[in-house]
Amino acid sequence: MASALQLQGVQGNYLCVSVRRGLHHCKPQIGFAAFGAPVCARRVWGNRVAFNVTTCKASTTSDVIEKSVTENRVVSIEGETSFTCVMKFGGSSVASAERMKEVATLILSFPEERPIVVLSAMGKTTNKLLLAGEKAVSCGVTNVSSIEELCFIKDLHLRTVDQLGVDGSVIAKHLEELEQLLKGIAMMKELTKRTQDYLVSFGECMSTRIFAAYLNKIGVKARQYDAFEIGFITTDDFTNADILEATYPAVAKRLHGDWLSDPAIAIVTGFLGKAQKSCAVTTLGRGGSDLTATAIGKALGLPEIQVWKDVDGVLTCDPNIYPKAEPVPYLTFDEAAELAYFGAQVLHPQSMRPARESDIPVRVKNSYNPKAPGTLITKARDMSKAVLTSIVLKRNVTMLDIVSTRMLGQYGFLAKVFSIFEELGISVDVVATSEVSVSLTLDPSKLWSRELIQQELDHVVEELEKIAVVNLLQNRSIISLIGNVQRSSLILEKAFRVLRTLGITVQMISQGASKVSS
Ligand SMILES: Nc1ncnc2c1ncn2[C@@H]1O[C@H](COP(=O)(O)OP(=O)(O)O)[C@@H](O)[C@H]1O
Ligand SMILES: N[C@@H](CC(=O)OP(=O)(O)O)C(=O)O
Repeated sequence: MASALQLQGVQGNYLCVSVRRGLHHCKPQIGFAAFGAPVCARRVWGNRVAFNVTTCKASTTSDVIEKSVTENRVVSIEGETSFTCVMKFGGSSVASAERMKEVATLILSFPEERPIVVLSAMGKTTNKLLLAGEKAVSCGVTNVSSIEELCFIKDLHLRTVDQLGVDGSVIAKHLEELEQLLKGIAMMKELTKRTQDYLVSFGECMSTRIFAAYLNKIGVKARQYDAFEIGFITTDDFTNADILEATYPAVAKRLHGDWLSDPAIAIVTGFLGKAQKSCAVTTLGRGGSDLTATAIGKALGLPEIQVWKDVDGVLTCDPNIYPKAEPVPYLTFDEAAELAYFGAQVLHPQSMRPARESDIPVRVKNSYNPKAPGTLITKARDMSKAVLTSIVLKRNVTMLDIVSTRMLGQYGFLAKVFSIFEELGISVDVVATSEVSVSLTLDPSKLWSRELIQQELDHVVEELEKIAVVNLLQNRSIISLIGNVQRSSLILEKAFRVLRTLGITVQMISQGASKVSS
């Protein structure tokens, strides 16, 4: 089958092309002679290659494009794009004026990059906004102005604006509206999920405005964007919305179009979207700015997605549990997704999806220690030396033992069990089955944000008891071992020896179909 080159765009002196064979992307095996070699390839990632067009014999990039077209190898020309990567900075990276200055310096220390910057809310602003909302429900309208968390948020943002020397008007309207909103909540004595999403959106809307204003102040042209205004279309699942496919072309068109007409570093709010049906502001679940970053990477087909945190990359385990945890230099998308899904706070559970779909490497770096190599997440890695990569602990897990005496030789039992969960809209985490029973765990936070309340649990048990004997076990923990499945016996042998020494009884064990975790 003939292979085809897809021009990704000209980035400065670099020409980016992707290679396809039929419908499938493949590794570039480009004879650079076609472009008037010698050409020094600069980066090869996935199915794409970028090379320095200044070293081509072709005198201009348009010559290169024309030559490619006449040789009938370019399937489509996507046009020029000048963004070279996404850089996401989490709340811990932009917690104060000082931190924002350091992040600006960090961005500028990569002069060859023209980044799209995704920011989270400053420090713990999201938590404080949620608390302020809860307090507003019962504190009475007249007491809203003195809610401790509101005062903290105002103080932090006004102080930051002041210390960075930017105009306070960039956030004045938002602070005023935030207080109005809390008064509205106090009046209604109700905080719906929809209002909650609107409430927390103030965090990202303010951090990005302050940071963009600061970059402009120091002479770096920057443009602020609210994700819900530039095409981040989501489901209407407030507090835990999913990004819809329509997002990718819309976001690419807007960011790319703006760059072409007036180049500026883009500063985008993480975590936020716009509900497809209601058009209200949504959030992507706690930690959702990681997902914003990978979605932008996919939308623009960028060579790299950088996620800057306050740790030296993805670590072997949670450093809050074991302070000697060490950075993991390489991970696959599957490993990172498992790790995040099973509770490692470091990455949003869904954030690997867009990166994996478009095969864009994700680099997890430390904004407090930029020299540390961090973690590189790619489609595949050398597993020959890998044994156990990472351990994740998830607490407060609810477990159900469902026993049917009629299961032996029966068909349809598991289907019935799972249809009950489907009807109730409850996600199941880990499953283990035997001839006569099925054990499963339920995510306490239904993918990160939604609380599985007691009433819902009682309802599940009630429904299941119609077909089986059910035993509900609460406050359990899941230990996930992310490792090389070829060595699973060795990993499990060691793990069980430790568990026995500590007198811990294992109630359930399961090896995921993705074959990277047990
Ligand atoms: N396996 C792990 N690797 C790295 N960090 C972890 C891990 N498990 C838990 N963490 C915690 O995740 C934090 C980083 O995630 P997060 O707070 O979401 O960062 P940010 O706000 O910068 O996006 C770290 O400070 C660390 O305490
Ligand atoms: N501010 C949001 C979104 C986010 O991604 O934050 P962080 O990057 O700090 O985890 C939250 O706290 O959930």
